[in-house]
Amino acid sequence: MTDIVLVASGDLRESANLQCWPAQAAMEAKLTEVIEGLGHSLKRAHPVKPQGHGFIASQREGMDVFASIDPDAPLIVAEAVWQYSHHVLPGLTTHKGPILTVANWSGQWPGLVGLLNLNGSLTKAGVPYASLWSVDFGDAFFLDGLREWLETGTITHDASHVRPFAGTDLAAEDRAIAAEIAADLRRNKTILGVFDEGCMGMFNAIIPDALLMPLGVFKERLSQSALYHAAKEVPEAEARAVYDWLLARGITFHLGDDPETDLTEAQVLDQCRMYIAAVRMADAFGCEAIGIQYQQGLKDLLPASDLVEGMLNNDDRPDVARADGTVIRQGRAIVHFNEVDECAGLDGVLINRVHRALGQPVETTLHDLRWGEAYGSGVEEEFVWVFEISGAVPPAHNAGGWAGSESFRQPAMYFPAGGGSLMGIAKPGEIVWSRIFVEGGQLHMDIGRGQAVELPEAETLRRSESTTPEWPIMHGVLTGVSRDQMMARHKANHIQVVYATSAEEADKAMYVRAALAQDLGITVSLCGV
Ligand SMILES: C[C@H](O)[C@@H](O)[C@@H](O)C(=O)CO
Repeated sequence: MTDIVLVASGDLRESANLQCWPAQAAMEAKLTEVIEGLGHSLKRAHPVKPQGHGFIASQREGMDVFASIDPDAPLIVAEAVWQYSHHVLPGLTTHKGPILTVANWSGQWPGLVGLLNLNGSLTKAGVPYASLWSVDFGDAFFLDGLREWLETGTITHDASHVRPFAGTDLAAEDRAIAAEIAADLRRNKTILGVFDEGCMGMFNAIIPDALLMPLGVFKERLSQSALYHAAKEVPEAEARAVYDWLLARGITFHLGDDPETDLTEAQVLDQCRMYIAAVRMADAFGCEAIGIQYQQGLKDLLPASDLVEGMLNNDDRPDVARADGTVIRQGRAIVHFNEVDECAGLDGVLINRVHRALGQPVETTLHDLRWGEAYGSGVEEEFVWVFEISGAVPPAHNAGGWAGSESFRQPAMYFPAGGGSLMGIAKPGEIVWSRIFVEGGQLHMDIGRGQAVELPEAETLRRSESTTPEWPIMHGVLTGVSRDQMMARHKANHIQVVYATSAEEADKAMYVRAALAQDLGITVSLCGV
């Protein structure tokens, strides 16, 4: 019999920890039952607190919990919710026993997203770990993996879908496009504007400056306080002009009267102010892309920045003028990397430049790998992911564009000051997906192909309601990558997606970006293609 220690990392927001605790408790009960059924024991290293949840809710608390854990014990980090990796990362960096990260395969809360963030953070930190996920912890995949972990301290997952990018799949003219962009970046250099580095404990999302410098990419460290001040300075008339533009494009705002629970016009106007301020700051500091941290710091001062982020990433967006009346980057998206995920920011810049050069749509976004299920039957069955970021996508991704987009109040447990999302159902089409990540002190890129598919309305609704209905959804099918291959390989909670106008154009855009990344010194892997 093996005595296994369990820890559970949670949100920093008490409201989320309280609301999500029942799902975590149910998962832990099931996991304990299964492990005991195999003749082992699973014991929590920290108690359920009197206020009604059993999550580690800060970095300091996590350090104290780990100080009391036998460093050689086998340890499971169990996650049914969105969690802040830095709560447990310090303890895990010095833990000597085998580490297993586990999540329940459920869309209810972003537990799978939390697991993937922790895995990406452990990978960047160079901490060995194994990982598993399961609907009910009784399936062969989970049990076989668990037995392997108990016997060897590791789990070998199938990575046969991954191959190094050899750089030979490109026509000379496409290689030249990549080379030209790489040379321009190195010569002229570019800036990622980072509004408060480090969002929600996402250690994996921070790229050390020294890794960016050889690419010609530098960070401008900006403050959300400055953004708050600049937003508050924007006169109501300017905010209203943006709001009117949005209404004229046909987006539906689901407004109500109670700011505690409803989206109000005042919240939307503040978001319009923030949009204007963000564009002006990007311009003033010469940032090619910006990322707003937003979940902590800003959430208590202003409505969520989601609507702003979706607008920024769209070529068709409201004009913003400088003091001299000239319009800033008119009709061109300003790449925004949600949650200041710098890996997504770097990728967003590469996407924007490659797709602009190829005459392909530039609108790009990250999504959470939130959940997914097989859809269809017999030979028609395929695994369809729920890609769902926590608030906004560029409206060009939504079926119906601006007119097919809706804005709902962000859930109160995460966003006390409200703010509208930029929600929609992703239009069907060919996509390139990718992820830049840090491993072994180096930059890596995984890149592959897929489709955003259309599902019947009832199935879309079921998926939306099984997750967070206020947030935008893409029904994602990944070419040549199974669910478990993706989960085992992916080193982040986020996946970057961009459309192309045909399968051929998407293939070409994928290869040009792979070549660009390789030219810049990033190790590129083709996944499933
Ligand atoms: C609102 C939540 O904290 C979400 O932001 C979270 O689940 C994520 O999106 C993580 O990428």
